[in-house]
Amino acid sequence: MSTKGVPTGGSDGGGVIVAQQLIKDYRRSRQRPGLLGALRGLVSRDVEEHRALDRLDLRVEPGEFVGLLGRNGAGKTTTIKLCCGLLRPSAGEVRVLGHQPWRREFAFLRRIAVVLGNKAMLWWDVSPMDSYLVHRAMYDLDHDDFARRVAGLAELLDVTTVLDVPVRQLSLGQRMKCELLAALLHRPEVLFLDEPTIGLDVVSTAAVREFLAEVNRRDRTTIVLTSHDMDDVEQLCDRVLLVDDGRLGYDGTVADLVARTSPDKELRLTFRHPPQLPAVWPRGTRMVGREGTSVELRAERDAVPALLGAAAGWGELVDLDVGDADLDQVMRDVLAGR
Ligand SMILES: Nc1ncnc2c1ncn2[C@@H]1O[C@H](COP(=O)(O)OP(=O)(O)OP(=O)(O)O)[C@@H](O)[C@H]1O
Repeated sequence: MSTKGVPTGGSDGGGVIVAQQLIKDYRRSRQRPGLLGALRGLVSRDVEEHRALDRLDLRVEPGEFVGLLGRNGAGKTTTIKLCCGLLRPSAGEVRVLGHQPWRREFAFLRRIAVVLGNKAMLWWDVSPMDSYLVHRAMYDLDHDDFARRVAGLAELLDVTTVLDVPVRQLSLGQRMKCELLAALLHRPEVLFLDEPTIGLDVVSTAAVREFLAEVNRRDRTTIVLTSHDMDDVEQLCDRVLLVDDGRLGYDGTVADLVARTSPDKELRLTFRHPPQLPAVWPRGTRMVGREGTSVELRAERDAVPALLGAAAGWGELVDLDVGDADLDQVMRDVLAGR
């Protein structure tokens, strides 16, 4: 069943993206260390297979905003590249809007868009508008509709005044906004984003987030994003998929993920002298690190007041830092089933 304005998922039972037992192996060359190794490498290289995705299953429904999370090297970018056809699976199956992405059929490509942090769509030496005109020709967009679309998106993204400035003269934030505009010109049904807010200042980050939420809400565009920024994920995503060593480690709502992890606080206590730590930790507390006269603890939210009371007896406290667990810690906890 399809709701008005909501893209249909093709022949995969309504799923826009359906991956089953997806495997991606890369061939990686290894070079021995030193000059001799470098010289040998000119003639022959040791090649090894590296499994980046290991029987990954995932499913995304029409109009969802999904966050793909995971540690560095977990396989997030590989997943995105497989979904938009930049890579071909080694085994298993992925279908997007009913297409096999790696075939790169035009009928498929005009229904999706991808913004990869390290791969620009805009040409460096010309203005964004010049690149958009090439997109217009490539996708055979109606002239009036194109002009309205550029104007509307530029206003939403607050880049109207820079559309005629060479890309190389734009700030990082302006460039990312102009990249997003380019990606959305042909009204893709699915948008893949790899770290869309990386390196942006708080103002640009907020603007990009607001824009993406609006595109998802207004056009019902299905969006899959990777991010290391928990705020991106919390503010935008209905659901998160955690990739761990090429497998799906967690699939659930952000609220559920937060509920499972937010009870914990991270504390860093620094003493003037090496502290006399207790043999038995106060209830709900555990040590996660120790360095010099500092000790790092994780404690359940309710246990923090009693912990701070107890810490006064371990030595002379000179500094205290209390915060929420960072995303890596959250992921480790979820994957460890804590
Ligand atoms: N072109 C390639 N050739 C060989 N190995 C690769 C290639 N691209 C990625 N890999 C390896 O595959 C694994 C997954 O990489 P991928 O880029 O998908 O991870 P990621 O989750 O996106 O990481 P990050 O958060 O650092 O961007 C890593 O171990 C990486 O070294």
